[in-house]
Amino acid sequence: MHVVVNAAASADGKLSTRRREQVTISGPDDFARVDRLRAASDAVLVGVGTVLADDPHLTLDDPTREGETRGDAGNPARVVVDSSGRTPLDARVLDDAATTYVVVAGEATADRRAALADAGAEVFVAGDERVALPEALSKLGERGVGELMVEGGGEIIYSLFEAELVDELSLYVGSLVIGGREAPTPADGPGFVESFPQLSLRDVTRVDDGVLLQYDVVGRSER
Ligand SMILES: NC(=O)C1=CN([C@@H]2O[C@H](COP(=O)(O)OP(=O)(O)OC[C@H]3O[C@@H](n4cnc5c(N)ncnc54)[C@H](O)[C@@H]3O)[C@@H](O)[C@H]2O)C=CC1
Ligand SMILES: Nc1nc(O)c(N)c(N[C@@H]2O[C@H](COP(=O)(O)O)[C@@H](O)[C@H]2O)n1
Repeated sequence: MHVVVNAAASADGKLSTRRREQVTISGPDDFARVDRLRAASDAVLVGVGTVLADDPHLTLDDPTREGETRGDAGNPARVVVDSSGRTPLDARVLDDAATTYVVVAGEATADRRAALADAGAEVFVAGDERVALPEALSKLGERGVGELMVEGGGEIIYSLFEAELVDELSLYVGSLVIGGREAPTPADGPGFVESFPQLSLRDVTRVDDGVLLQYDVVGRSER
């Protein structure tokens, strides 16, 4: 599986506000690029924190792009990493616009799993107390996901780097300051202290009034 992380940060490195409310950081050209990246992906993955904060839909904005790169019809699948099954039953990702996988851990109750399935999700388990990401991605691979796009947030991106599962990072840096020591950043979690994932800068492009930084993760391409 090939894993691309995409995020938009302010010039001071924040994904959203300290209230965890969504901020429009990208401009129209960057949103169009994100849409093309979604169209080229078999699935788009977020953590449940992003679902709770943003209630995203994760479908293609431009329906003419549906499957244009994947060679099939429709939107990419949607994936929510959600250990205890906290995804609201009326979340937009659970509508019928695309297949939605909710990956839970063993701690999710049978009632909650059944409720999510009734609401439209395909629920599967990876891990015991918290979703085990290597197992989750392996199970997505069994379901035909070869190209995976990750759209945040900071906790899930950190965990994917920690598990050495990221191949590429696309970071759009917008021209605004959000601030706030509690505001999410592109890699939150406990943080690295001794050994740091190393990136190789492949491209720098001016997009809208910001900069798109495209990195390869060092060491991943040889695996
Ligand atoms: N500017 C941007 O590009 C984006 C911004 N955001 C912002 O990010 C914030 C949400 O980010 P986060 O709170 O960090 O939530 P998140 O979306 O990273 O989800 C984290 C949650 O996933 C669950 N989880 C299960 N297994 C996990 C594992 N192995 N590792 C990590 N998490 C696991 C946990 O409940 C955890 O709290 C919101 O404020 C949203 O607006 C989100 C996506 C993109
Ligand atoms: N690329 C990008 N730029 C921004 O400025 C953003 N705020 C985000 N946020 C992400 O987009 C998701 C919304 O998806 P839908 O439009 O509802 O399909 C949101 O949840 C973040 O993942 N991204």
